[in-house]
Amino acid sequence: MSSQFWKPGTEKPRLLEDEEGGVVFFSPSLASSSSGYGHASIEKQRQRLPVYKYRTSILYLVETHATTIIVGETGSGKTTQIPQYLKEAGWADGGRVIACTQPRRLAVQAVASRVAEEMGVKVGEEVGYTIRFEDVTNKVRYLSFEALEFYLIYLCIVIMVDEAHERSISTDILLGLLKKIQRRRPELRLIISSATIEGKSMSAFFQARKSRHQMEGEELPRMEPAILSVEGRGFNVQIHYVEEPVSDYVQAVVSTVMLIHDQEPPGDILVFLTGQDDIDTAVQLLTEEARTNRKNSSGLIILPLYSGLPRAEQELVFSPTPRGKRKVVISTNIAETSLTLEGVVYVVDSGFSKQRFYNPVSDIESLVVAPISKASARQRAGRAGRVRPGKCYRLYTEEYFVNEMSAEGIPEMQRSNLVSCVIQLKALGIDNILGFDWPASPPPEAMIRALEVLYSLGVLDDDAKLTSPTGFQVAEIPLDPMISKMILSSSELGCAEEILTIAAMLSIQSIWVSSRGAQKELDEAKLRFAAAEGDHVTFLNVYKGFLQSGKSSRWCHKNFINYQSMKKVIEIREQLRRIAQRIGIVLKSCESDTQVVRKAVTAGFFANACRLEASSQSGLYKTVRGSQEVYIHPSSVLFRVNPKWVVYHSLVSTDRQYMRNVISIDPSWLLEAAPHFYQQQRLNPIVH
Ligand SMILES: Nc1ncnc2c1ncn2[C@@H]1O[C@H](COP(=O)(O)OP(=O)(O)OP(=O)(O)O)[C@@H](O)[C@H]1O
Repeated sequence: MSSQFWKPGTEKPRLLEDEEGGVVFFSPSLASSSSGYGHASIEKQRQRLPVYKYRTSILYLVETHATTIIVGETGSGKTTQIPQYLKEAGWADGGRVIACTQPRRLAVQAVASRVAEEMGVKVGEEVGYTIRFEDVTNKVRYLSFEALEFYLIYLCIVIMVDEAHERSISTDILLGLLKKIQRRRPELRLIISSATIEGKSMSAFFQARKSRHQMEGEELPRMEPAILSVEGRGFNVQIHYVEEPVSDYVQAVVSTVMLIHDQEPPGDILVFLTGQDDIDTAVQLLTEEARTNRKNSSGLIILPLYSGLPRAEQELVFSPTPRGKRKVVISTNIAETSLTLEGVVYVVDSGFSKQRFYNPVSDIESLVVAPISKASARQRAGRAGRVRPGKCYRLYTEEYFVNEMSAEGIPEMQRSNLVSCVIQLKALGIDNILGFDWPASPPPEAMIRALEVLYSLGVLDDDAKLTSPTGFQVAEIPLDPMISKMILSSSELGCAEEILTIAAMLSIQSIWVSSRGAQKELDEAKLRFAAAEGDHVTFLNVYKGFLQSGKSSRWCHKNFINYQSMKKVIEIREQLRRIAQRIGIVLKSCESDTQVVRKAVTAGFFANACRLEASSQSGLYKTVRGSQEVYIHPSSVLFRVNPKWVVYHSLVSTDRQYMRNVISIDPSWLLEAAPHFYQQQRLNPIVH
């Protein structure tokens, strides 16, 4: 494996909408610090955690085994304590680093602050963290996979992969990579930790390998993994189920929160919903309810939490709740693991989350609201009972939980489009992707589809290697390769300023406020910005209006635009602009030439082209490649307009497959953009 284009010192942040994680670094200078544990009470708290009893065993196993798998209940202290034990035992001496990876950004920051507090140091001094786009430590670089490789090979002595049960694509890539690296660096210790992981299957994965030939006199750890089960848990969490299934979980969340507020003693409430749309709706309904209804409801502080919120807004959830008030945090599963929100006593679990599903046969990936697994339900409940006993209200029946809920989710790798994953591996110099050792193999059809798309995008060459410069540039942009390709094309087409705005807008789930009860007003507001060409050009109108208003929240409110989303768009756009400059994109504006903007969008998203069925009055489209039936989503400005040819950004599945963020195109652009992908005869019947 080689880092073909990464040089230490070059930042290469990654940015995706879903919460991809980072690493908590314990810097080499830790070794000299022992003054930290000033607070006796914190020290006592640490000793009360179940994992404390296992301190010696953990240190022994890590010393003697290359890989240690640690399974322990949520709240038992794995994340915050194990890296500290290792540091105290001298693993960070001599310039070495102990790293702990988390699947979610929010948890990385929170855990680093907590550990710094426990050690009596500041974040960035001895405990650091690094996530895409952010480097608070000033000592640690942004952590892309390339950077990770650098750290793995040269600096880290122990890597702890936390929450391994989540099986995100990043975790699976990391596990495969670590296994590979360990073969070359057998002194590197791995800790795989999780609340629910099937220890045996993970052990089998790490067991099945050839160990390196041992040099004479060299002391190496045992290669077969050790498994340790940490017994005991944090505080008790009482579980409540509904008696009958609920029909509207947003409404059920609102009633449950109000019930807790009316009847239960003080304590904050953490609610799990699925995404920005239903969270915004719940916030709105609760705010109204609190305003109009209850005697006692003035004390509620209602806070949304999802990845599209600006950082400052996200951090509000960690601020202490004022006396006499009750905080209600309404979150996606971004708060599901590793997070301790100190005031939270009650958890309300809707039982759903938004999940990606990909069908390699139809080549359709959609975000679907789907039931969570038992493992997730336990993690959610575990957010109560961290610092005192708590209660969890599950908005599904006990019978459903016991008999129908799946034990664990399907690894993301097996239900996703693998385009981004393939490019990450290629950028790491892993050429034989089909032979890569995954903890769970992805479907071969999905892999082939991904290679095909990347080839058509001009990112991979005939030998499936990254092309130069396109492939390397696309890999440098931390977004879906289709968006990256759109950005690259905009450079040639002279519309990069516009396309960067569009790319930032597409990174946000929605820039509109939730419509519940005000659909007509929302539609009217949209009409003020609507562009006949489609949603992408409409985004440009909104962005322009927002800038002209002086980035005003009142302007947003008046126009049904989500102010927080717009602030995030500005943040992301700025980050993308820096990257674009670095990789040599010509930052030009096309002013109002929307044709070039549409061409640039097509250059990235040609694979998502659809045509209107000639005979269809009903708005039925078919995807050009797979002939799948799709419709324009009602939230699109092109809903009911139904242009003949469109490309879409994403699909959502409800009763039908709906295209979100749609733009009208000329079919001849498809051939221009991807001659290999679209053969002329496929388009001919409709090209007039
Ligand atoms: N910010 C914090 N404030 C107060 N207590 C905290 C904080 N962070 C952690 N703790 C305490 O430390 C305990 C252990 O947390 P830790 O994250 O290490 O557990 P874990 O076993 O890794 O759980 P999980 O699987 O949920 O990540 C918590 O239950 C809580 O009591």
